[in-house]
Amino acid sequence: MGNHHSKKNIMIATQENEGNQIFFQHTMPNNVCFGCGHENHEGLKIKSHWEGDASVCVWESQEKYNGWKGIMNGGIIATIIDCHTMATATMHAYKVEGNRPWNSDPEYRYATGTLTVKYLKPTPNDVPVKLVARVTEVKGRKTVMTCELWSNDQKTAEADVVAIRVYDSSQQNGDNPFKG
Ligand SMILES: CCCCCCCC(=O)SCCNC(=O)CCNC(=O)[C@H](O)C(C)(C)COP(=O)(O)OP(=O)(O)OC[C@H]1O[C@@H](n2cnc3c(N)ncnc32)[C@H](O)[C@@H]1OP(=O)(O)O
Repeated sequence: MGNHHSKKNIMIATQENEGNQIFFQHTMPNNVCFGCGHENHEGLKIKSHWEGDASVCVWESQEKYNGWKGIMNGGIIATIIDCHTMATATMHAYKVEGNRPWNSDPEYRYATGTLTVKYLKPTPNDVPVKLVARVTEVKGRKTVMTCELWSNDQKTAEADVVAIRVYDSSQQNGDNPFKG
């Protein structure tokens, strides 16, 4: 990803930044993920950023993501939590290494190991939701996080998440299914 092509994409992505806000996903070229890939035009296109030690994502749903009428679908909730926390684990890894840029070497990639969601209240599907994630532990290849989902001023879900570093360009030998 640190090639000429991806640097061009990063420049394009930077132009998408709103005001001075730098969103994690806008620094991730070639990301085709359903939840967070800005190159997946059928996807949810979440955007995450740091607010101090917490990472925050504000996301506006659509009617097609209903569960019961007017209530956000639980799988969609899990998806946005999944993607927001994987992006958080990724950016946290670069942050603790001197806040080095995402496109510097080595490149790290993370995948969801465990995602446990507790649905506390129905989440209205017609107002924006806010996700707030925090890294609670980094141990070896594991990043452990909590994530809250807020609708208006009500917490409607909370999750415990474990991300695993599944790719490290400095350690890479042979094929890696997460490098595609
Ligand atoms: C920017 C982000 C963009 C994209 C975000 C997309 C997010 C996704 O949807 S990723 C797709 C969904 N997830 C997957 O496909 C993952 C499938 N699972 C796997 O590939 C493997 O089970 C994998 C890589 C997670 C772990 O396997 P492996 O590398 O062999 O782990 P292993 O060496 O046994 O364990 C390493 C550590 O992780 C822990 N661990 C392993 N698996 C898990 C797990 N599933 N949950 C929690 N912890 C785990 C182990 O306990 C160990 O911890 P410790 O060092 O403390 O003993």
